[in-house]
Amino acid sequence: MEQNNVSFQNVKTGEPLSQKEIDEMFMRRCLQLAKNGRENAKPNPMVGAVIVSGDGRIIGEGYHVRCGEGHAEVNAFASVKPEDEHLLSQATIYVSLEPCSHYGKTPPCADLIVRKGVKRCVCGCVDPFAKVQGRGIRKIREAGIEVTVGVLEAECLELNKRFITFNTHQRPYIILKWAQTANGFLDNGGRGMAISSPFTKMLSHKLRAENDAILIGRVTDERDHSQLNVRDWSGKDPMRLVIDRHHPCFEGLDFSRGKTEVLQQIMQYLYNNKVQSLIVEGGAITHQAFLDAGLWDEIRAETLLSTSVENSVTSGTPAPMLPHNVRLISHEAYDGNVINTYERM
Ligand SMILES: NC(=O)C1=CN([C@@H]2O[C@H](COP(=O)(O)OP(=O)(O)OC[C@H]3O[C@@H](n4cnc5c(N)ncnc54)[C@H](OP(=O)(O)O)[C@@H]3O)[C@@H](O)[C@H]2O)C=CC1
Ligand SMILES: Nc1c(N[C@@H]2O[C@H](COP(=O)(O)O)[C@@H](O)[C@H]2O)[nH]c(=O)[nH]c1=O
Ligand SMILES: [Zn+2]
Repeated sequence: MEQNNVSFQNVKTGEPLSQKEIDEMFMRRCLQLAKNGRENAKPNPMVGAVIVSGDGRIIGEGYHVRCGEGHAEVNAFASVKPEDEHLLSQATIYVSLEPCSHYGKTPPCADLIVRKGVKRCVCGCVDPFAKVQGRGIRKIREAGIEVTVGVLEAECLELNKRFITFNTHQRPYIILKWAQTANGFLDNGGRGMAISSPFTKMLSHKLRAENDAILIGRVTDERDHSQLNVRDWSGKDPMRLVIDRHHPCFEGLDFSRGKTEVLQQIMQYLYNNKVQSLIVEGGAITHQAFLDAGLWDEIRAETLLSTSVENSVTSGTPAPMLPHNVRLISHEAYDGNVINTYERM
């Protein structure tokens, strides 16, 4: 369990770090590396790996750069210098996600770890992907390598929340997003209005670029002719979906059994098409259907804090009520607008 002959100190107190603190320090480095895959690893998860010698020196590092290419562990082992190879038998490999155990586009990393013969393997979190789900950890343990799971687990899960939700719940990660006046309207007397500022509109387009699909209800589409594209940021436009019984967004969508059933069919369609994340942009009826079905992971509510707007907008489509089981995770202020982001408690 102990790193051989190694002692790290807390920079402030001078106290020696516990093994847990040492593990967290190297896992934090894995997370830093993993984030470099943000643009190109998709639809694969972002993963970072660090190899630490028995005397506490990083002798290898890597991350999953691009889908179809080497995984983090492969790149980390490849970076070990020939003169350090003999240190592997006493080394620990840290990986932010459980090493894979299956033949995908590349061979199993669990086999590579066993072959390299390290002493210990520390994983941030279990991979919920159906072909892995603990099999990588088991394979490594059965080869006699000590395995620790769950170091900085919350951070590791958060980094790949889209991939994790998709594989755990067989549906995309769902963000409900709306903008409202301070007195709680989504529009002005049923007519679409610009509630966002140019800056927060740009942030919405950034959010669109970061997610795979975007969905609105029929009334919003009819009134606003929503483009739902990424024109104020750079990146790919998300898949555009409108819930409209007269123009179903895919063949076979059955509207005969109520709103929740419609959403369940859409979730199945998105899962089948490997859509890992979805922004729901409203309107109120559409948001309410997702809330009623419990189909949401995050809510981003923007509020325009203007009394003159409040005085002039006295009727319209009421903004959805926040459900009771939310936790505020971020509060950002931009000019006269605030964006509150909530996650499920
Ligand atoms: N400020 C903001 O952030 C936003 C404001 N808006 C504003 O909101 C207003 C529209 O909102 P609202 O009136 O609530 O309407 P919606 O845009 O939510 O559309 C509702 C309609 O979509 C269809 N629909 C939605 N969900 C389902 C489901 N699960 N199953 C079956 N059908 C479904 C139904 O169509 P049908 O009736 O045919 O059955 C339903 O009546 C617009 O004025 C728009 O400008 C809209 C989005 C964001
Ligand atoms: N008015 C309003 C929003 N409205 C949402 O954005 C859609 C328009 O997208 P686009 O056609 O691409 O500009 C519109 O139909 C509705 O879903 N959103 C916001 O963040 N802030 C706003 O002030
Ligand atoms: Zn792998």
